[in-house]
Amino acid sequence: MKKISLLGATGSVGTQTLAILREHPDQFALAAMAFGENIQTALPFIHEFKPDLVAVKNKQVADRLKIQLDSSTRLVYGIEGMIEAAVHPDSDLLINAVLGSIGLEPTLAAIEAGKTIGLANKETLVTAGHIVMKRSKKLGVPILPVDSEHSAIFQSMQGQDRSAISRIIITASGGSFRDKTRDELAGVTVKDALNHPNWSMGAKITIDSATMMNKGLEIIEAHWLFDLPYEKIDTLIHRESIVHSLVEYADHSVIAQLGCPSMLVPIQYALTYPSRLTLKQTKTLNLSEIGSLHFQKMDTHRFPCVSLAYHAGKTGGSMPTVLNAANEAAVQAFLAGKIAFLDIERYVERALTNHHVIKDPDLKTIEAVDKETRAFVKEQIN
Ligand SMILES: NC(=O)C1=CN([C@@H]2O[C@H](COP(=O)(O)OP(=O)(O)OC[C@H]3O[C@@H](n4cnc5c(N)ncnc54)[C@H](OP(=O)(O)O)[C@@H]3O)[C@@H](O)[C@H]2O)C=CC1
Ligand SMILES: CC(=O)[C@@H](O)[C@H](O)COP(=O)(O)O
Ligand SMILES: [Mn+2]
Repeated sequence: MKKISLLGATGSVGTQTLAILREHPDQFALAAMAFGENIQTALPFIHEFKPDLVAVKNKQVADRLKIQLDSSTRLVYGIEGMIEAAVHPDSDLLINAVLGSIGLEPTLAAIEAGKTIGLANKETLVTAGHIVMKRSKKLGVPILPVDSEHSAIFQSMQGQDRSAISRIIITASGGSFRDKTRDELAGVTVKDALNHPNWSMGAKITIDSATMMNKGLEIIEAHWLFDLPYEKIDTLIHRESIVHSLVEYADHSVIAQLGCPSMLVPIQYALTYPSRLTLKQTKTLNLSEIGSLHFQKMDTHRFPCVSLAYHAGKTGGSMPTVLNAANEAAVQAFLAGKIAFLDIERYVERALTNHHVIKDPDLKTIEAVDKETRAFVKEQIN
């Protein structure tokens, strides 16, 4: 029986994690969960999985939830509460599926507490990959990818000679607007942007897919997770999202992981690694029914966010923190109807240009840069 701490329990990855726990009650139990403010979604989960500890965003949410819970559930709040959930003494594994760079501190706390981490929260690695990976390596704490492409790469590396990897190829669906020209992007709506062709995900990552910033974040995430230079990280547009990513070796052998698009598979692999369990909730891949798969070179003119991410990643230091924070702030503004779709990349670029890079930033510096960047973007928008 593995005991799990789950951050972001009410979100897309969080609820799918709970669906896996529900399918295998003999294998998993929920020790602690954290969410933001969606009490309506969380309450049935609390009753069903009976975690010892529940963490919420702030005191107001905690007060509202408290009157609906019995005294057997401990209730905490704020970032300290989320950290308490991440390091719960009973838990063997943390699934970090919270949204945004707020996931960084709980990740670091879990590493210090020696908890294996299944990481969906890619912003953590983008914003402070050097700190996270240094501590996890030093303490021997595994960080298992949950992001579908990184899970595919991880699965394609099992039993292989990692020193013989010549490159990894991260696939990209192209997102909601993949068939639109740049001119056609000028007037797109939030509703259109949220209509991803292959994946049903939270709002922020769906917008990231449409701008292709998701691939940019994933390039930086892969750099840290697999300790590969940016020159060995490629992207490829693959509209069906069946080939989840590929690894090419020195002998030109290419190993990939395939499957119908479902986050249940990478989530479960992180939960069971290195074993595998049955998964009734996913479809069998039937390639003869699909017939053909399509691949297309990444177009960085059409999708400039990929170039912005390579630039930030290769520059290093505090630059990826700026990329992430500016993107989080700009996407939030787009979702709130305050800026246009193409403004997202403009504000990110402006924030990168405005920033004087700080080498090897510590946690405090990263938190300060994150805050300043969000303020910069907000000020520019206003
Ligand atoms: N969705 C997907 O298929 C994939 C997602 N990812 C990554 O996984 C992470 C989660 O994505 P996704 O599930 O789509 O996101 P969602 O928006 O669906 O869920 C986000 C979760 O984080 C919680 N949350 C947000 N802010 C806070 C806060 N301040 N304090 C506590 N909890 C908070 C939300 O709580 P509430 O809603 O209750 O306020 C919710 O539970 C992201 O980093 C994303 O990039 C990676 C690969 C695929
Ligand atoms: C499911 C998952 O891992 C997402 O990150 C997904 O990859 C988004 O799709 P695209 O970014 O390829 O559109
Ligand atoms: Mn992904």
